[in-house]
Amino acid sequence: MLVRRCPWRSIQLHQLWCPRQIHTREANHDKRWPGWQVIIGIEVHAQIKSRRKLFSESSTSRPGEIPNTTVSTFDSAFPGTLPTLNPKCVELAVRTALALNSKVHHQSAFDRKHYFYSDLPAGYQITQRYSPLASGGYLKLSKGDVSVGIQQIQLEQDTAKSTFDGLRRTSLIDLNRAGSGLMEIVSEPHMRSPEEAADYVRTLQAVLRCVGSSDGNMEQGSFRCDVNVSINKHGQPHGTRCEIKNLNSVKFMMVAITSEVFRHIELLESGCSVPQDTRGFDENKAETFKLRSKADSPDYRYMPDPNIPPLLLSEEYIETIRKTMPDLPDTTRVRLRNLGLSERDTDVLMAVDSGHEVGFDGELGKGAVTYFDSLAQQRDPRVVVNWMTHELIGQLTARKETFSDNPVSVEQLGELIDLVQDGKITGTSGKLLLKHIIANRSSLAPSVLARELSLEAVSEDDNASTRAWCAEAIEALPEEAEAVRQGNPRVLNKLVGKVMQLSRGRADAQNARVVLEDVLQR
Ligand SMILES: Nc1ncnc2c1ncn2[C@@H]1O[C@H](COP(=O)(O)OP(=O)(O)OP(=O)(O)O)[C@@H](O)[C@H]1O
Ligand SMILES: [Mg+2]
Ligand SMILES: [Mg+2]
Repeated sequence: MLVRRCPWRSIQLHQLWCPRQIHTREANHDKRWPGWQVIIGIEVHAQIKSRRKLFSESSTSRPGEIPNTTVSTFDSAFPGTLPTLNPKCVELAVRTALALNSKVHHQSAFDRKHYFYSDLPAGYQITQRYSPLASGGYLKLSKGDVSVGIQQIQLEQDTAKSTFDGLRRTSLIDLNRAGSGLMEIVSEPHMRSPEEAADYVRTLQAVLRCVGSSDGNMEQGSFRCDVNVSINKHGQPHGTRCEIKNLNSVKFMMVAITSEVFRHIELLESGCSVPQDTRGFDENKAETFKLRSKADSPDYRYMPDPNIPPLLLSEEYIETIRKTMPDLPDTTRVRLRNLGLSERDTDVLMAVDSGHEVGFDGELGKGAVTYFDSLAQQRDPRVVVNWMTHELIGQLTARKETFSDNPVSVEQLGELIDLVQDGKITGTSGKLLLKHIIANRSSLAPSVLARELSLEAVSEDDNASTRAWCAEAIEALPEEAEAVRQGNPRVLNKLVGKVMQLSRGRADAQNARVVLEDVLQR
């Protein structure tokens, strides 16, 4: 299959490769629009998480960076400057392609796409529309048995940012983003509902984060979606697509698709046809609006970039990257379930993992799953996940912190779990200790801290302390003590709680219960 034939290229640059027929679902009938089939294809522009830009030595900028401070002469289109391709961007795009089961081409090439806008200093964007880095492939969605085909994955430059200052009636240009590396990931029109489109975006985000190629953050603009929507009657050919540009959240994307479907239905049912538009989305009105029609679409005057040679990737290079690929979310999920983790715990761990900050240039291994794996190597996985999801993540969430902020090292939590498991501190003391480490950003070993904070458990044979706390508890709660004496055992829990409070968690609850029963039933 020739991916795209470019008018100016006489030779066929793509390998002949036919993806298997992926989309084999039965036509599904959606109650929201009976009789109609909805077709959705998504173009994703994902910022490549590299320290440097695509064709220059300049650093990529971070959110909040002072405008126009991370700009090379090349990225500001200074005459006479030349591009040098950043190999890290290539590597991360290849990782992405392999994760999406795409065919990475041994030869790809760069084109210039011309248009004039203030955020494009050179007057053209360097892209790979006609001879992309990879083509074909698929992404298996998390729900149902659906795979969405991938058309192609291409490298391209990001633009600068322009903002309009209404008060001064001036446009402000920030070139920090100009020339950063993007991957355009173009899907086949295989999605059939707003929910499937959302699933595709979320699954793709998780895959990009997992292989370390992008933050995949829609709100911050490192993952931008153009969504193509068309409708047709079941069994009829596909309708005319409209493209909705620059959607910046999954929720808004679903609303935009839904409103677009109803707009098409209204047009077709009133006997009109759907014109092929490029549209924007008004979040307040929850509807799309026309930006331009197909007829007005610019002639991009594509031409090969004369300053960049074809990108040649050997089979060995591709294989080397394949060997360093991490497990993808699908595989990880199965592995975690096989370790005996519940579906809920697996979901929590993976959600937290996919939300962690991606390192630059493909640095891997800082997420919740890697953290869990290091701990579970020598411990019961279910005990570890319990401490991670209920205590560590729970306490971080209560402090409005994310897993990326986690100050507790693997060694610290490991020792803490061992101390509790070995009965050296009680579970309650363990939780207190964890709270202390998080709040004070302490790097001390839990055993040292337990001593410093007098949290070491009172051993079973050190019954004197427990007996003293029990006596104190009975004195503090005379009515409850009397109730137990009268044969109401349920009230005993309250007394045990009091002992735990008085001992600041150091007493062993089981031991305290035995002592209390003994004292009260005498
Ligand atoms: N009938 C259709 N209904 C919905 N989506 C469609 C339909 N036909 C094609 N698509 C989708 O439209 C998208 C086309 O993207 P592509 O990048 O190839 O071209 P483009 O939108 O014309 O160009 P540009 O990159 O300049 O926006 C693909 O995701 C494809 O799956
Ligand atoms: Mg496109
Ligand atoms: Mg498009």
